[in-house]
Amino acid sequence: MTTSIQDNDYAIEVKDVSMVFNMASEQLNSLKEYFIKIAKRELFFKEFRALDHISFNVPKGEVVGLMGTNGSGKSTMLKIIAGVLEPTEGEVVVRGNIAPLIELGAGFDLELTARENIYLNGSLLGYTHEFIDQHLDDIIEFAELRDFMDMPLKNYSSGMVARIAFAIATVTEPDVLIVDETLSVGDVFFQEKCERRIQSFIDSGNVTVLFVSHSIDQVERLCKSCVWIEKGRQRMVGPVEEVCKAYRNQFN
Ligand SMILES: Nc1ncnc2c1ncn2[C@@H]1O[C@H](COP(=O)(O)OP(=O)(O)OP(=O)(O)O)[C@@H](O)[C@H]1O
Repeated sequence: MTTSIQDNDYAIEVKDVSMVFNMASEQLNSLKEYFIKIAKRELFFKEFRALDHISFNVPKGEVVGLMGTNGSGKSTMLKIIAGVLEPTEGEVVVRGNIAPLIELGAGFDLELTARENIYLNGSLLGYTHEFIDQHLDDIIEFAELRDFMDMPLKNYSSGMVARIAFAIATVTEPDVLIVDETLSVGDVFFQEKCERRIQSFIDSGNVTVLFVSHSIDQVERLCKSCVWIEKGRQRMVGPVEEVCKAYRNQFN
């Protein structure tokens, strides 16, 4: 019997996505200089193709690693999937609610306290005030920052911000969890704690996880399949063992 996969069995569909950034072709020292050049029509841009015709699908409940050397376009891809960036060409479909852990602190106001930020960031993730009231203790406990709740976030270390961000985004099971390397700023104990929570989502079979890691071991440990992007081009999509083997071989 042949089992066929329906389009809506995919939590994420990336269809022929390209991303072109316009970069000023010369170095400018101030915003004033920038506007003068624009007014005089002396500012020229060169195009930079950060992603070039990328296509892959992630079935619901699957855990997929995104790999590639520095500057390959992984974060750009995640931002497009999270809806933070609009692709230049192509289309992305995401089914379900999405918890994007990508740009640390993007949904935070550094002048506000951690407690206030939990409400602010929570509302961006679609949680009601009442829901956060009910789960505030879980969030604080997971982040292990009870004594720092009334301190402005600007006095937090990047690892402390990561703890709060992860605790909020994962207080309830999202349909799709997107994790960039934000967790790498956390200490090893917190990283292990996050990995255990991600693993529990994976075990539930309900959460689709897409994550970027430079650790091939971590990708092999957690993922079922893998997408390898190199300098904006799709190099390989397939079972994790095959892709990681090929990825390792490029360094030999
Ligand atoms: N807003 C932007 N404007 C111009 N160029 C950008 C912008 N964002 C990213 N880029 C460029 O796109 C390329 C891909 O960047 P991206 O951050 O997606 O790579 P990455 O694979 O996540 O890298 P790393 O592993 O180092 O985190 C880089 O060359 C980067 O300079």
